[in-house]
Amino acid sequence: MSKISVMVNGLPGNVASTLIPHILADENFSLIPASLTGPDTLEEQVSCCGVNFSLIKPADRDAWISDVLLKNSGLVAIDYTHPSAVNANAIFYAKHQIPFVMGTTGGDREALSESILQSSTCAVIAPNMAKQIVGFQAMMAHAAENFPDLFKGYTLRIEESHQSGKADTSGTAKAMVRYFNSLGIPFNVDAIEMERNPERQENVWGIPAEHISGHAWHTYTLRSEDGSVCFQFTHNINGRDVYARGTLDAVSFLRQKMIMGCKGQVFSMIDVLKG
Ligand SMILES: NC(=O)C1=CN([C@@H]2O[C@H](COP(=O)(O)OP(=O)(O)OC[C@H]3O[C@@H](n4cnc5c(N)ncnc54)[C@H](OP(=O)(O)O)[C@@H]3O)[C@@H](O)[C@H]2O)C=CC1
Ligand SMILES: O=C(O)C1=N[C@H](C(=O)O)C[C@H](O)C1
Repeated sequence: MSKISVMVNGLPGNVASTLIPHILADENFSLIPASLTGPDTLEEQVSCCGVNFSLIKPADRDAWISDVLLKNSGLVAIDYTHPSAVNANAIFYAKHQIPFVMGTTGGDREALSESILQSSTCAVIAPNMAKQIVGFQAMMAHAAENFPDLFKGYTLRIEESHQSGKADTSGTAKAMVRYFNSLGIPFNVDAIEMERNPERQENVWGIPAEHISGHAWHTYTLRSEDGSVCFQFTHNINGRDVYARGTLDAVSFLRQKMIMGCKGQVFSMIDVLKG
């Protein structure tokens, strides 16, 4: 099968940069040496793993993309940009019929799905591409569907810690809230406790110093009314490499769906894992 052309958007950001060596090392993909970037990015180019990437600002991208699409049929976009860019980027991909993997969190998630449903393209949208976490989400989805109100009367505490530059509350934690709600616990995403203080992350949480600038630690604690029962679910990720494999699986999944003629469909990472 021919290689899948991939465009990684969000360079020179952290996750986009982490993905580059994984894509270059995988013979199933060919990488476009350009990336959609933010309006305030000063550089016009960035070098990553020996490749020079042109950085394309929002104002220039409509004029730029037609030539890319002519030369790269079957192009799939990967988006790890900024919560403020999610909806405009989705509209851009939909307008140019580019299937995309949306790893970026935040924005208006309903409008995000809507922009695909009304388009001729498809997307995989998920706040977490780490396949083992997606598997855990699938277990939670199963419990939520089959055992409604299993934890009725329990209290829930959700704590998450990420690097201080993270712009929003964890999208993964927000997605988990829905499952806990179905399991009988009224909980609002506003009650998620965020840690962004590097000093506390190292000294109170015990996050290794080398990962203070890139980590995702989550703990969900459930306690029964009388305090006699406690459940705790924890997933702690250091660095960002774990997101690469899931992202590339999502790209391959999406390419297959497009070859099969799918249009206007939104897939989750649980779909990718099952596929
Ligand atoms: N789904 C998943 O598994 C995961 C999701 N994420 C999510 O991915 C996103 C990116 O995270 P991270 O790499 O750490 O963030 P960074 O802030 O390091 O990088 C974001 C990059 O996007 C650029 N950008 C800003 N606006 C636009 C735009 N309109 N179009 C294109 N690029 C733009 C920024 O440029 P500038 O700095 O100039 O503004 C920056 O280079 C976050 O939402 C995060 O939560 C992270 C890890 C895993
Ligand atoms: O910004 C991050 O780093 C991460 N963002 C995602 C989220 O908001 O849940 C996934 C993971 O937690 C890392």
